Amino acid sequence: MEISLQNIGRRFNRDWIFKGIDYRFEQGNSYAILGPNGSGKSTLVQIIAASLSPSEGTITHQYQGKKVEAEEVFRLLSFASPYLELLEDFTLNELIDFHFNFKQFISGFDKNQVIELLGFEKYRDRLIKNYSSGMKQRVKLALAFSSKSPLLLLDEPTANLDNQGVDWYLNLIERFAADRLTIICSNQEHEYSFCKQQLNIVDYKS
Ligand SMILES: Nc1ncnc2c1ncn2[C@@H]1O[C@H](COP(=O)(O)OP(=O)(O)OP(=O)(O)O)[C@@H](O)[C@H]1O
Repeated sequence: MEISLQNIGRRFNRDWIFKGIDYRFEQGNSYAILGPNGSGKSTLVQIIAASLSPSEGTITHQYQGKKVEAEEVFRLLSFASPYLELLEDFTLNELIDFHFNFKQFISGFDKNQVIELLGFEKYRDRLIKNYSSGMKQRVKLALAFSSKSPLLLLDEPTANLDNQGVDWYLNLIERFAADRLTIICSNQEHEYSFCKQQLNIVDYKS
């Protein structure tokens, strides 16, 4: 998957959040979108996911050499964010079944392997609402990484994770991100230090 941004800007009412972003994201690479709180990282990720339009400029998505229309982009992406709510009245078992009604497993994976990846065999019948915040974040990451999608968008991937959880996340990156286009929104170095390409929103303030 390739994504091109040409002179992208976004404002809310009269306030420009960023302006003039020219950038190209390419499959097989990991990118970090950096900037302090409130700088516009999540806004840019929503534009990349085609769930929000830019106020100016053009964004183009391509997959296997073909243009992808904005309304089709969601089929090609996996997204994990601390702000994304899980369906809390489901057990883990039910949640995985539900999620994979809409997504395909990565090759060689099934429900049991997702649970094994999480190390949550003991908790598979526990309601998600009774999981801790760190456990919920692990579930979000496991669902995103084990779904077949060329585009992986991770907003603050280690939010609520302890040191062991951070190591677990870095292992997921090594195992499951290599062939994809991975974009990480962050202001914590340990979650993006492996990204060779870094886009700092602060460079695009008007
Ligand atoms: N729908 C909206 N209407 C008005 N302003 C908005 C809207 N969405 C975001 N903003 C503003 O845009 C700015 C950028 O917000 P955004 O959430 O993209 O920042 P961020 O870099 O992801 O922040 P954080 O690191 O705190 O998550 C903020 O000032 C925010 O208040």
